Amino acid sequence: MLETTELEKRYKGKAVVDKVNLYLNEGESIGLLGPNGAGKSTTISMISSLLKPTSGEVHLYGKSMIKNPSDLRKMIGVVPQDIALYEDLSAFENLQFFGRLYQLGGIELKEKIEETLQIVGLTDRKKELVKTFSGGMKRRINIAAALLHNPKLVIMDEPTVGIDPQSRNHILETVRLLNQEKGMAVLYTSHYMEEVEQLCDRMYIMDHGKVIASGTKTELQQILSEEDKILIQLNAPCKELVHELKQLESVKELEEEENQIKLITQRNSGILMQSVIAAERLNVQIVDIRVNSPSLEDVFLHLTGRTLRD
Ligand SMILES: Nc1ncnc2c1ncn2[C@@H]1O[C@H](COP(=O)(O)OP(=O)(O)OP(=O)(O)O)[C@@H](O)[C@H]1O
Repeated sequence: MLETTELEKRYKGKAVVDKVNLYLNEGESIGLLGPNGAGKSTTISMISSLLKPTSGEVHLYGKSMIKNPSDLRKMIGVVPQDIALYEDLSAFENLQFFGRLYQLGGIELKEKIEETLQIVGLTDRKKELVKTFSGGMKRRINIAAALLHNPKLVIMDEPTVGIDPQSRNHILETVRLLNQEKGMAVLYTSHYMEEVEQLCDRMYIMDHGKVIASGTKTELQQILSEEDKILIQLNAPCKELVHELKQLESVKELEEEENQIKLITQRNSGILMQSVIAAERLNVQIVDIRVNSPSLEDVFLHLTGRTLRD
């Protein structure tokens, strides 16, 4: 239903979104994952026709979003990062205001407001002024506002940033409900790997304006399928052991933190045995040793050399 082709935004000649190609099928949920400044908000602003691309195209149901913005925008519900609500109006009144922007009115609007309040779990607070709400509750009202006109696709820009855990859970549950039970397509941006992993069928990993990898969780993990992630817990820090392990050809990455050594090694490299022998010789005790499959966080680290929260 949605496709971007070589989508690009440049500021002063510098590409902040660099030839991004992505697609979203009907009823699917995709995640745009990347650290701050990766270009996620700029990408979705162009997709939702709030920002004009420098070049490239966005198609929704085969029609150019750039050439037909007002027609196509009606099919999209956008939940921006910034909360834009009237503090001195109640939750219900705020939704009435947003509904009217979509030319909704009368009983139809009233029913839609009740339905969306129910979805975001704020029915019992509808008469209260928004200024009395927590940041998370305000964001939930923003989500309700984006749903009033029955969009086919909802786009959310980091909806869980800086909010209380209860609202966060509520938002994640709302996204799951909209996508899995109501069949709405979802484009979700986040720098929390676990959220995208939980909610999205596929993901696009962005860094410095470019999509550097995409696919399902399993497909992305296969990037590291030739590797093991090993965690060695010692009874005391041991610089010599760290030094020895770093020298081994099969060790691709090594991080140490107090008594712990984390390694990324070639699969079945024999490192476990080598570590045990070296530890014994250096008179340090291994109290625990674990081999894990790489996580998506590891995939990101591998691709960019940084963690998502760097
Ligand atoms: N109007 C602008 N003029 C110049 N540079 C901009 C403008 N808007 C965004 N940028 C730059 O574009 C880059 C991408 O920003 P964007 O907000 O899209 O990133 P993001 O991945 O959404 O990050 P965040 O999570 O911080 O919102 C950043 O380096 C930002 O400083």
